[in-house]
Amino acid sequence: MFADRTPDLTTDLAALEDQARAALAPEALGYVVPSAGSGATARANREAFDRWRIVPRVLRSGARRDLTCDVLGTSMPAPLLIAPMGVQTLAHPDGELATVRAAAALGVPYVHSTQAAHSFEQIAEAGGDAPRWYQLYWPTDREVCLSFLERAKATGFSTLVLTLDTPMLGWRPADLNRGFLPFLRNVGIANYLTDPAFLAKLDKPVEEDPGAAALHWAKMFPNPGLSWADLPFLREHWDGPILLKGISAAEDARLAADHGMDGVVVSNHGGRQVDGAIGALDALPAVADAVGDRIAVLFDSGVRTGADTFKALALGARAVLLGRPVLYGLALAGQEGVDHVLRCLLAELDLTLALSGYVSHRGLSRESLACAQRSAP
Ligand SMILES: Cc1cc2nc3c(=O)[nH]c(=O)nc-3n(C[C@H](O)[C@H](O)[C@H](O)COP(=O)(O)O)c2cc1C
Ligand SMILES: CCCCC(=O)C(=O)O
Repeated sequence: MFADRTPDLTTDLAALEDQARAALAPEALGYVVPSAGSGATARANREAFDRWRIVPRVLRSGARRDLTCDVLGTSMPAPLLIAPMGVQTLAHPDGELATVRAAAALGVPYVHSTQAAHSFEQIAEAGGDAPRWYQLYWPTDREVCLSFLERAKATGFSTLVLTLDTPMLGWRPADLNRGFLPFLRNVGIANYLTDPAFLAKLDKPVEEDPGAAALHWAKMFPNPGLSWADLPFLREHWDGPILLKGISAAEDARLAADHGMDGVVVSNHGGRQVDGAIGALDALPAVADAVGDRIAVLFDSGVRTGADTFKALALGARAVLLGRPVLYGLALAGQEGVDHVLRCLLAELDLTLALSGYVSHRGLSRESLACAQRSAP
């Protein structure tokens, strides 16, 4: 499955998915690539990018460009982060370790998923001093939640991303048909299996009864009871910036700002949760209008190219999170593959800015784009 080879990776990141399909085992393929239900949301994500077109400008002295930026106190070489994605060992045995190493080498912030196949401590060791954020899936057990926050702080994660579009898993036919859920095999619950508060609740050591550990995780992962009233608890126990991820409605973004959050990530989880949801890029302008001057607005879902990144930034995102393409690079060539994906995206973004007449993403606005009409069916 993970042949020892250095494949010729395409520089067309949108086409990388096709290359990666061949490198992924069937179960991994069924988990990573597909979306919820009929796939309507994932299609809407891509259609929204196709509808917006860049309007290039000329003769604007663009010889020197600067993509660097600061988002909520984190410096980055470009407005780009790696989206939190769990269970990365499904793509490659090195999993998140390869991803964080590639990210660290370039200074691109890595966002560590609660559902990672490697623990906070392993990621901190592999990632060194490079910027790292932590994505929280808030478990129903508050002791375990607090323990996660403490470990994230102790291991150098600066910023918290609370994901809210996954109070339980969406209807994902590719997984349901295969009956495959990695977590029930204790894959993707490394943060739990190394957590003292979690381990203390098990009747037997994990080695003696791994199934019981997985079931215990399964009891505390779905947390549909969370509400806005719970946010002060998080604010009280996390000193750094907090962003809410999985926001599509402008009103939710306003509520996030009203509740003292530092930012939102406009995202529909890459179409993996609600089938038939609004395309993420279609949701972005209203959110940016509602709160863009109060809190940081970040974006993910459907970003595949430098031009896509340009469009999201022009529509009000302060930075963009890259999702599946990272896993495709990882599946094809481990750390080298992730490095390839990040470098391609950064280079293509720089080139798109240059060719469109911008020296920095800071000059982008809605004027940089035009909305193309849908062609008649
Ligand atoms: C395999 C996989 C695992 C994911 N795991 C998480 C996760 O643990 N936490 C989270 O907040 N989002 C998770 N996501 C969603 C991503 O953070 C991001 O929102 C999404 O991948 C963006 O869409 P894109 O892949 O189409 O670019 C996951 C996505 C994939 C593909
Ligand atoms: C239990 C959460 C699973 C990780 C995730 O967010 C995803 O598969 O989309």
